Amino acid sequence: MPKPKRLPILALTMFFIVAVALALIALDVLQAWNARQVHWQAAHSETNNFARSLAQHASDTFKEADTSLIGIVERLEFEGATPASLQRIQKLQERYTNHLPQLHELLVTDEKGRALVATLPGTFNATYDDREYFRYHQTDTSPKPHIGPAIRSRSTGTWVITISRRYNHPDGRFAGVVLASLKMDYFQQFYDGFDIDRAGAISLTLSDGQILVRRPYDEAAIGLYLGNTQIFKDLLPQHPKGHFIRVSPVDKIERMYSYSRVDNYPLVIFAAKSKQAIFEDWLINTYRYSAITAVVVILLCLLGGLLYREIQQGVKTEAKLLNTQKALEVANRELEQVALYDGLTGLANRRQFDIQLETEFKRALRHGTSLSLILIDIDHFKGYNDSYGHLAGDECLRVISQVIDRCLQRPGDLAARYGGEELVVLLPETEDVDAYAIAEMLRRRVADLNLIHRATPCGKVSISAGVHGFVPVAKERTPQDLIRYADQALYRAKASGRNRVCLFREMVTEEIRPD
Ligand SMILES: Nc1nc2c(ncn2[C@@H]2O[C@H](COP(=O)(O)OP(=O)(O)OP(=O)(O)O)[C@@H](O)[C@H]2O)c(=O)[nH]1
Repeated sequence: MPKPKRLPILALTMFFIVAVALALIALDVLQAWNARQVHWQAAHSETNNFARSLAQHASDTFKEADTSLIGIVERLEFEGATPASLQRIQKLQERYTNHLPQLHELLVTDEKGRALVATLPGTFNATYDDREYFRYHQTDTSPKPHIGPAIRSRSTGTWVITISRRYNHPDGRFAGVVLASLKMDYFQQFYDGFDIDRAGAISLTLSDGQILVRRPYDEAAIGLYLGNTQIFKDLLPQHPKGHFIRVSPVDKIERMYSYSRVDNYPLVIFAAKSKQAIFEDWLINTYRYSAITAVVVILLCLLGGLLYREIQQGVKTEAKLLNTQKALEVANRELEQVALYDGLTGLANRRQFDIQLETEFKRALRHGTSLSLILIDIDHFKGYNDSYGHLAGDECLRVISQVIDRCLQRPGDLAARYGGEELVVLLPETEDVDAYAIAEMLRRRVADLNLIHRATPCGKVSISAGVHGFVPVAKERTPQDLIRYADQALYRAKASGRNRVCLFREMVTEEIRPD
């Protein structure tokens, strides 16, 4: 019986479980990676939008203040700094400061830096010739506005950002400065109102890299110079808008920055989200999904392990069953041997012979063929036992049986132990004369063994045989007729002196004389 092919099933089961587990893990990793990309993109466009709208806000805020400066410069250059003109400008400035919430102060100085018009009380006639913006306009003849670094207001002590313009005498000489100072608080509050993450940052800097305003507020960061960083040296000169990731030199937090130059003014705005905040949600979701995947994979492995053990158990059980089946087959064969074969001679036993006789008789009846039988008896066997012992008698019986069995050529022929020292040979499809010839051959073969037998006249073991055969005719002949007439022929052979074969034919027994 072929061995059952269970091993590939076990290997396939293992392969399937491992493949499904790996696929689940791979899907989880892929999903996590995609989600990370989505978070990254979302953060990028969010900071980008922040930077754009903040740049617009900065541009509008400075433009409003600058527009008022343009008007004042126009008046001063057209009318000159006459008392009447300065009075009108004073009124105009007060209207501006009331109207524009970002304005801290509007100021006009003469060419010495003395305040001619000021909106804050106590600043009139104060001197501003030491201020950066005054010195800038003293030397720079450009009519463009100038935005200076963040400074503390002399009158209020608060942080302000200045935007200033130079105005000239009719001959083009420097006549003084018109200045608007913007409240840093205004920007600070605006930036604080943005819904950016806790560690997010917004900075408004000058184009040269000096910080003007920063969220989160840190006084130490005001005026910090970043002009020597790669962003200001390489990135900004080439790209007015963009993004980058870097660790902040101010608070050492890693962020994703989007930046944008402010239209018309030498300003740059930066909006940033911290990397930690960008990936906070993603990390939480990834941990959740990974935990679920881990549970599923563990369950799968457990179930797979159980399935594997079940199959393994099945294989073992099947192997046991196979062994049991084999043992049963062996036992059955032994039983069959015991049931159908004679233990001493190894020939078919009487039971098998009876079955076979019945079968062959019916077959001969059906086909109209002849069936013959030889009944054999060892001569003077009692004497042999008496002379040489029963064991030697057994051995003699075994040897003669083997000789007879070997002489039979055709598959249907059957040699059996009929009982005691009597043997029988059944020969299907064999005429009685042919059976006779076979019996005679058997007799000769036994004689040729030359087994010593002192108690016989010829001095060696011999056999006598009775033969009978016929073509069975329904209801006229029975299987027992074959035995009966063969026995009669045997009786005749014994009676005639043994060591011979007699054929029983048509009620006449023919006798063949021995050599
Ligand atoms: N050793 C041995 N002897 C057996 C066996 N079966 C029968 N015998 C003996 O065979 C002998 C048969 O003897 P008898 O039937 O008296 O006849 P015989 O001595 O053979 O003499 P004839 O048949 O007349 O030639 C008996 O002594 C049986 O005990 C057997 O299986 N083994």
